[in-house]
Amino acid sequence: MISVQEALEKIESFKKDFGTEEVSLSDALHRILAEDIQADRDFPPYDRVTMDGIAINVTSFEQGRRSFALEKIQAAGDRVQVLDDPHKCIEVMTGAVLPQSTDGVIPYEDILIGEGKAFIKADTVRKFQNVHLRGTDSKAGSLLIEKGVRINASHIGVLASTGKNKVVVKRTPTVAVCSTGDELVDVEATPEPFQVRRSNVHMIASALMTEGIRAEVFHFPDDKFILTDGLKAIVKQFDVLLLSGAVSKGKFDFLPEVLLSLGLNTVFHRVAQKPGKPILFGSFESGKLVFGFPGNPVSTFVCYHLYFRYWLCQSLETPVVYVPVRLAEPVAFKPRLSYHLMVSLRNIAGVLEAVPVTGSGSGDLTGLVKAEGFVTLPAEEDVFEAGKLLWMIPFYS
Ligand SMILES: Nc1nc2c(c(=O)[nH]1)N[C@H]1C(S)=C(S)[C@@H](COP(=O)(O)OP(=O)(O)OC[C@H]3O[C@@H](n4cnc5c(N)ncnc54)[C@H](O)[C@@H]3O)O[C@H]1N2
Ligand code: MOO
Repeated sequence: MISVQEALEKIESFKKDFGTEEVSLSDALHRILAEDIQADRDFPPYDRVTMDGIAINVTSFEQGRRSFALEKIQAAGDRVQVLDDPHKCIEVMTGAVLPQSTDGVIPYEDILIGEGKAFIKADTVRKFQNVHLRGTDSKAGSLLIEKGVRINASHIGVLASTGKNKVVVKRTPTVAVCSTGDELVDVEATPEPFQVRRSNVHMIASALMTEGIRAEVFHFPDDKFILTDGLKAIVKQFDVLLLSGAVSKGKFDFLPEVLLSLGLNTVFHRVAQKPGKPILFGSFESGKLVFGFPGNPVSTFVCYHLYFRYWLCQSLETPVVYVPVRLAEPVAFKPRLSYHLMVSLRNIAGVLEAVPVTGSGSGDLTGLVKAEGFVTLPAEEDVFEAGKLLWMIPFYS
């Protein structure tokens, strides 16, 4: 049986570049940006008024004038207007262009308006106060977002403001998520007392959506022939198969045998870890990959994050997120296995502490929602002291 580290190294050797593609802005969230984004114009693109009020020629104020006749209004979205007389003022709205021949904005709170005039109550007015000067954030042509980042909502904002309704991103693999097992029924179904609803595939398909991957979901009964035919078709269609269940030693755990008959080269089957020991990983000659996650929900979820996500991040050349944490309380684990311990986080004076979430094992799906991620306790040690520094793999990200 190989170690977690050895399994990760083997998986890494199967990383693959899937190229790039252009997607619409609305589909770009969570994808890896594959082009540098430059400012198409200055940011802001004009001297932008930042307070509702009046714009004046500040020199008039400095020369002692406090009362300014209201000449006109400059609304946001209007073409730039010109102040014709420095003894007058223009009412301006936030987001408007600063009118020509004005160089300062006084908010309504600091003026009194009556009889067509604005009287300034403020003692001082600085040049260009309440004005966001053109190009102060970024100059046209400057680099705003470097390629390689995972696109988040703020990136979407910048992409939108630079007119990118199409974005070049790294292509992601096509993924099929399959469950197996006669005890599993649809989410909508009312299970018999000896059945459970399929949850793993929905959990994994949702996790994939945070990678910008829309997977297709399949289910197979514990029937060797149906499984063989079904998987044969799926392997042709998808780059990666994520399978949940049927990889351990049960009489109906047909997956290893069926995959072998379809020509899978099994890279490893079983890793010295808990949960997730029966995991299977292999490749077809075509380069298509199979991750066979053990069916217990916590095993499937941990193995997805630890192994599939690692492979995906390597393939997309994006870093895997690990969160440094300190173990909140001592933990003992004797078996010579790496132990993936579910944890929740608490912040103690700026230090993130990982509090063990003790459920009833890898079948405890309801306990999983209390965990924010997991830490891997190395196989070589039995006792882990409180305060030990560990790296948590988060379930968000
Ligand atoms: N003799 C041995 N028995 C078992 C071993 C072993 O080494 N020797 N390993 C145990 C471990 S560890 C695990 S984990 C499980 C994994 O078994 P399988 O991958 O074959 O998974 P199944 O038997 O099909 O299912 C296990 C469990 O999970 C439930 N399940 C499966 N798929 C789903 C799904 N899509 N949604 C919800 N729940 C699912 C299933 O009903 C079972 O209760 O084997 C141990 N046994
Ligand atoms: O993978 Mo298993 O979860 O150790 O029961």
